[in-house]
Amino acid sequence: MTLTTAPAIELRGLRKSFGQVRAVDGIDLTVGGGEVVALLGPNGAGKTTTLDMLLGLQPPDSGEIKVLGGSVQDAIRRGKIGAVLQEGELLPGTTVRELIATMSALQPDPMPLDEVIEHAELGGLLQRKTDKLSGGETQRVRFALALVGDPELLVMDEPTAAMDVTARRSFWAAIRNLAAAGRTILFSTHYLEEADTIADRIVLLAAGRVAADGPTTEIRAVAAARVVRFTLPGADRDELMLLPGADGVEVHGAAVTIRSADSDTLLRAMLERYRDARDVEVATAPLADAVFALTERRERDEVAA
Ligand SMILES: Nc1ncnc2c1ncn2[C@@H]1O[C@H](COP(=O)(O)OP(=O)(O)OP(=O)(O)O)[C@@H](O)[C@H]1O
Repeated sequence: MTLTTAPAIELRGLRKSFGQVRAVDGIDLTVGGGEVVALLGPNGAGKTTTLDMLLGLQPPDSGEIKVLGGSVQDAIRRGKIGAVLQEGELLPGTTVRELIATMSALQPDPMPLDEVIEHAELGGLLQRKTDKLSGGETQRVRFALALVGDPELLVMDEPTAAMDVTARRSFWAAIRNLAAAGRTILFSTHYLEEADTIADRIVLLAAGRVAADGPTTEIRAVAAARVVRFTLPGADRDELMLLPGADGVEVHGAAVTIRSADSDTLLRAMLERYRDARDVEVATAPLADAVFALTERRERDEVAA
């Protein structure tokens, strides 16, 4: 595998609407060679639409796409890009081995078949007919098909969706090995934990835009925000908002919910200040809340600028 020096992915001003829905609303993204990047976001954030456009499966309404310094069609022709998509039937009536071997024979510079089989852990499935596979097994065959061209760039849309815990673990181990050889990996997921385990960088999408983009450790700190709930008679939202570490406050009667990226500081200050607070509970905020908080913060910053 010869590595290209140009960025693996360059997206500029990418937009796509379906009727009134702005699925992708101005995405700029550069992924350097060798990076492992997670595209994280709740349902409907625009992850699949972005990846489909990147792979040339849907035309953007506007914007530019470059893959490995050229067009995606060229990268596909040269076997430089491998994709694992959520949908798409495997050729029925063939065995897994026949399918992988046939697709491999079409590649200009294929990955040796035994390597493909090892990465995708297909050893026990080679004689199986493709229409007799479970969801997780089908996903492993899709993964193998993405590897046959010995790609420099792997793009995967929720690759572990149908896999059980053991299959997920070996899948991510294979991805780590592939990344160690300098390949670039971009995958979408709903799960912060998946992004956290495998990616160097997280791009958080919300409502078709990039809500945050940075090293995994940095995004995790924000996305793994906590919610602190308690009961406080006579709670005053504006006053609670002044507590150190409070990112957002909701008050319903005496029931208070505070979102915080630094719940330790918040809790200390809150208990110090409000001696009559009770039923205190700390929980991990759902990802959707974190995305919402980041979007709110960005909008506040934009207004302030
Ligand atoms: N072909 C289509 N026709 C109409 N609306 C679409 C189409 N494809 C996507 N959308 C809409 O565009 C928005 C973004 O969808 P997209 O599938 O890209 O999100 P996603 O982040 O991949 O979501 P999920 O995590 O649920 O797969 C959603 O509101 C979706 O309903």
